[in-house]
Amino acid sequence: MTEAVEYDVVVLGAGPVGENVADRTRAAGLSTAVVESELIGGECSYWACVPSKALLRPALARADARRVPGLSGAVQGPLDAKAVLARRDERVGDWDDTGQAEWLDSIGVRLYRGHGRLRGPRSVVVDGAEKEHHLLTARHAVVVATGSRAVLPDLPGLAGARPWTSREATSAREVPARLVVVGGGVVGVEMATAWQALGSRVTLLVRDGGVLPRMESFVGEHVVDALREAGADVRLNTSVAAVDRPGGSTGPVTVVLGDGGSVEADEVLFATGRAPRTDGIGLDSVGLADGSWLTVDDSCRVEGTDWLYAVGDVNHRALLTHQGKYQARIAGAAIAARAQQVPLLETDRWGAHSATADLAAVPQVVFSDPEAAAVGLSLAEAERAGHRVRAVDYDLGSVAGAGLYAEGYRGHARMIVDLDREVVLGVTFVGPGVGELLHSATVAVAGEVPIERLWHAVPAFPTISEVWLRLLEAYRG
Ligand SMILES: Cc1cc2nc3c(=O)[nH]c(=O)nc-3n(C[C@H](O)[C@H](O)[C@H](O)COP(=O)(O)OP(=O)(O)OC[C@H]3O[C@@H](n4cnc5c(N)ncnc54)[C@H](O)[C@@H]3O)c2cc1C
Ligand SMILES: NC(=O)c1ccc[n+]([C@@H]2O[C@H](COP(=O)([O-])OP(=O)(O)OC[C@H]3O[C@@H](n4cnc5c(N)ncnc54)[C@H](O)[C@@H]3O)[C@@H](O)[C@H]2O)c1
Repeated sequence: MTEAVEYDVVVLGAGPVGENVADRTRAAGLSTAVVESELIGGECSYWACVPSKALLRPALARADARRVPGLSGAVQGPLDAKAVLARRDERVGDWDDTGQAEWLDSIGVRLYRGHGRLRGPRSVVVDGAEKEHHLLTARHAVVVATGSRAVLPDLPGLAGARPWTSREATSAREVPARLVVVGGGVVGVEMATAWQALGSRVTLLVRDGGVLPRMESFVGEHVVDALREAGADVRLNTSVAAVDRPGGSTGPVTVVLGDGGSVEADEVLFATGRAPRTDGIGLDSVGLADGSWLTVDDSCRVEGTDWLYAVGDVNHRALLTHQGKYQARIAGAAIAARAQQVPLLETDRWGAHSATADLAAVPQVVFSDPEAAAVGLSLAEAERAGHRVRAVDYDLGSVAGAGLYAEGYRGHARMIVDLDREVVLGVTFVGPGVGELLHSATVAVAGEVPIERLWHAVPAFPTISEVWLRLLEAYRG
């Protein structure tokens, strides 16, 4: 063990969130060390957001082009899977994080490569690759930003069947001829979309009655219809009982269904949720449960401590890169303010030290075909929270801009209005190209823009954004 080195702030995990915390605390003049056991940039850069979107972009661009007469004839052929995978590799920097390490260096953050774990309050041990160990102490804060990993269900035969998780699904070097995807959440839907477009025959097995259960139910209906039209075999209300790959790590795999049937494939992806990467990081040395999600206040400080923060996936507030990076900006500001002994932090709603948007305005785009995009509360969430609301619905296909965007455009929009305050609590869109529409809704929801002022926000003709006008007209009668 080397002699203890003291920093103002020690960050565990250099995913997008840990990087952003370090950036903020350095910008505030605090000495900062970051510990990373794999690649700087984390899951998002190498096995999640970036590679998945690189796989999906050609699928969505082709689907869009196929809906435009005069162009569709030119894009009827298959995708060039080799070229798509090569672009994916390029987008993830061939899983090399040299550039990211240089960036940390350029902002004056000290990087320790190795596994980090707490050893009592404000103390972190780094177990490095060459069996070296470093002891780091933090004057002001330790930030846990160790992210999450895929969860596999406890099913007979699964452990020996070399299943794919999101890591293999985003980094595979060949297109399996047949792919079974288990799970109708975001990963399941996006990966079913991508691999079906790349040439796999996809079977999507969904335990519940629909996909994307956290969004308004009309979203999943559009997405299932389109997946089926694209050739995927989508089976709802279908559970998996066992998995069998007789060849061990090679050869076909059989997925045994709850009703006794089975599906044979070349690979099986389990997209069945996430667990926090908080096991083996010494939480027990500070009185917390090993392997647990970490409960935090709105400044992202772990409840019951004055020095430990948990930011990003580990706090389970919103498992999204942009939301974790937002939390990083809030937590970084709170750490700096507390270090400077600012007497009163701005922890009130929408204050500089309160991640209020986590509760009221989380945006998400699902890059399925059609895209799904939502921010804020769904109708059910708003009603559960006790708001007096009205849902305003509009057929996106009736908007002039949508008709120009794609022949036979199919989509839907819903706006949830708080009837007492006359502000928008949530918006959901499903349809081709709606992902880029979402930020307008996020501004309206986070800004709590009164409906009467939104009336003056004129959407350009002929864009799909004119759906805003239609929703407002429908609301105002
Ligand atoms: C397939 C897929 C697609 C996704 N697509 C999107 C998307 O399009 N948009 C979006 O917003 N979100 C997306 N997400 C979610 C997004 O990936 C996560 O929300 C995001 O990566 C969380 O960032 P993080 O920094 O908290 O954790 P991570 O990105 O998981 O980073 C944590 C880092 O900590 C390191 N670490 C862990 N334990 C230790 C330790 N003990 N010592 C040192 N280092 C450690 C890890 O190696 C890792 O580098 C997707 C997720 C998946 C699985
Ligand atoms: N575009 C994006 O923003 C994007 C893309 C991918 C992932 N993500 C984030 O990553 C996180 C993880 O996504 P995910 O899809 O892995 O998890 P998820 O929790 O969103 O979905 C998992 C699904 O698997 C089902 N499931 C769980 N156990 C099962 C079992 N034994 N058999 C069958 N089904 C089972 C669940 O009912 C659920 O619908 C999400 O929170 C999501 O926000 C975001």
